Amino acid sequence: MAVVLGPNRYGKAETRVVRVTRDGGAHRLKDVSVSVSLSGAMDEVHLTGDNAAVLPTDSQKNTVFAFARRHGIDAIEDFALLLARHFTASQPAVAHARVEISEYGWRRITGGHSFVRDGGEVRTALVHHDADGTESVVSGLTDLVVLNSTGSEFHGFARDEYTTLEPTDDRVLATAVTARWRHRATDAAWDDSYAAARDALLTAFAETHSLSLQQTLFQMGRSVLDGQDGLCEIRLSLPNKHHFLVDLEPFGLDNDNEVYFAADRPYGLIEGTVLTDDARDAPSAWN
Ligand SMILES: O=c1[nH]c(=O)c2[nH]c(=O)[nH]c2[nH]1
Repeated sequence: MAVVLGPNRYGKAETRVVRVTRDGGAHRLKDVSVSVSLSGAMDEVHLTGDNAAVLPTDSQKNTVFAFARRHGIDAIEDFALLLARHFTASQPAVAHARVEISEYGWRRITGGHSFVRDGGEVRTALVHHDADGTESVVSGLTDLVVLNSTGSEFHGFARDEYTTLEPTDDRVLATAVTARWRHRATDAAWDDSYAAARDALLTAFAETHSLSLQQTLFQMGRSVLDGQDGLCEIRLSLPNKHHFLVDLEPFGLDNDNEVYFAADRPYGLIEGTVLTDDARDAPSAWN
């Protein structure tokens, strides 16, 4: 009985591309995950290790970024067709290309360059009640994903022998907000309070010209507390969802803050508490 090679395919999965189109002050955002899978005359690579027919998955990823710059991304069906046709046309060994794209929707917050991701957040509540009548209420949300396509800088930071990060005066700033806020009383208008806090978080994120995510964190926390006398403390956890500008120079393309690689990990994690100066300590409320 002989052992033979069965069906096979290969490609770069989940290339995360964010394409910003800058029509003056009003930016447009396209956020996609592209998975390419090629198949065809690939027997030799499996059987003998001859890679002559293998277009590296790294090249496939580069093609996705370069096409995003060169052609833009409109309907994902069109972008997928463009890529699939390209790989079969340019690679003699490739008989079939499978391209699958997922698109993440974004909604404008305010101004021209601030967005909140569709279908996002989860509202949370945490209550403690002691038999003696002592109560606390902490409200919050998780996974409120927001992005500013400009209006964010990061420079002037400490450097050591391991520092390679380049300072920037224009970057994408994106985070998935986890926030919890403590109420002074246990009889608030909860839905109105939640809506106001969510709105304050979004507006502060959009309207803060950011010098760091830490600075944005404080502005967001302050804005929630300023808007509601009934709140005395807010705790924020903000992952810095890094968007790296893709170097397209090897392909003869410039990249004037238009095509980004959206990395999922590692990420900076910026956490902090903002409170009113009369807030009494209540560590048990957060347990
Ligand atoms: O807003 C930022 N804060 C940081 O502390 C940091 N560190 C880093 O590498 N990038 C950033 N960005």
